[in-house]
Amino acid sequence: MIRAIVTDIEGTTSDIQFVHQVLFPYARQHLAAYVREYHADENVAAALNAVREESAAPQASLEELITTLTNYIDEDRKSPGLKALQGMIWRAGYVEGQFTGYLYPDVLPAFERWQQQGIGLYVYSSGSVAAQKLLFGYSDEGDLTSLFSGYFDTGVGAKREAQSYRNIAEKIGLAPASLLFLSDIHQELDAAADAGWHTVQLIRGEADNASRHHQVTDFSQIKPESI
Ligand SMILES: CSCCC(=O)C(=O)COP(=O)(O)O
Ligand SMILES: [Mg+2]
Repeated sequence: MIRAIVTDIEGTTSDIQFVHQVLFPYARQHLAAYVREYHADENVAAALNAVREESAAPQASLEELITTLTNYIDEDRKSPGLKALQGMIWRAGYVEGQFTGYLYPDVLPAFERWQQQGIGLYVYSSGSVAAQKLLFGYSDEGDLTSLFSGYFDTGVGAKREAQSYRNIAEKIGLAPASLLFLSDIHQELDAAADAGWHTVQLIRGEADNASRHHQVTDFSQIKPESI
């Protein structure tokens, strides 16, 4: 019996185009000014030091870090330091109403149905927990953060590693066999399945014929009671 559902964001609850054509360009545009202005802030400094470590450049200057971070955005690198900074930069965009968090129209009705069934809802994304809360807090459909019992980012591990899903199961306090992970990326689902989770793959666009996971095209087709 499924007792909790953990969902990916990009390509699962939200269109990849929203992330790549709205969020990433906004962060890219504001990155340099943000880093120059706030580099002494404790959280910004920690993120910059994480990038220094990740890029094996412990003495990197602010300008060198800005170049590295811009390259990371362009290559869609799931860098924890970059993801932390993106979350901080996006806050202004959401608060000022420059954009709202896009959700596919089938997502909210399914979340509400599953919550009524007593199923716990969680998020696991490469985007930072702060960025996840912004997307759902300033969504097209209003503030949805109360739907979720918890959020996970790469602080628990990378999304393609089975150990990350064992860590999440332990934090949620449920057996892997009672957990369902939703994602568009079959390598993430492989890792979850290797950790003993149930999996469903969202196919929002192109087919994925290399996948071994049950596939659906939207959330209305997911019936946790039948798993
Ligand atoms: C929290 S919204 C931004 C998502 C993001 O930054 C990203 O890299 C997408 O990662 P996901 O794990 O949701 O595919
Ligand atoms: Mg995804």
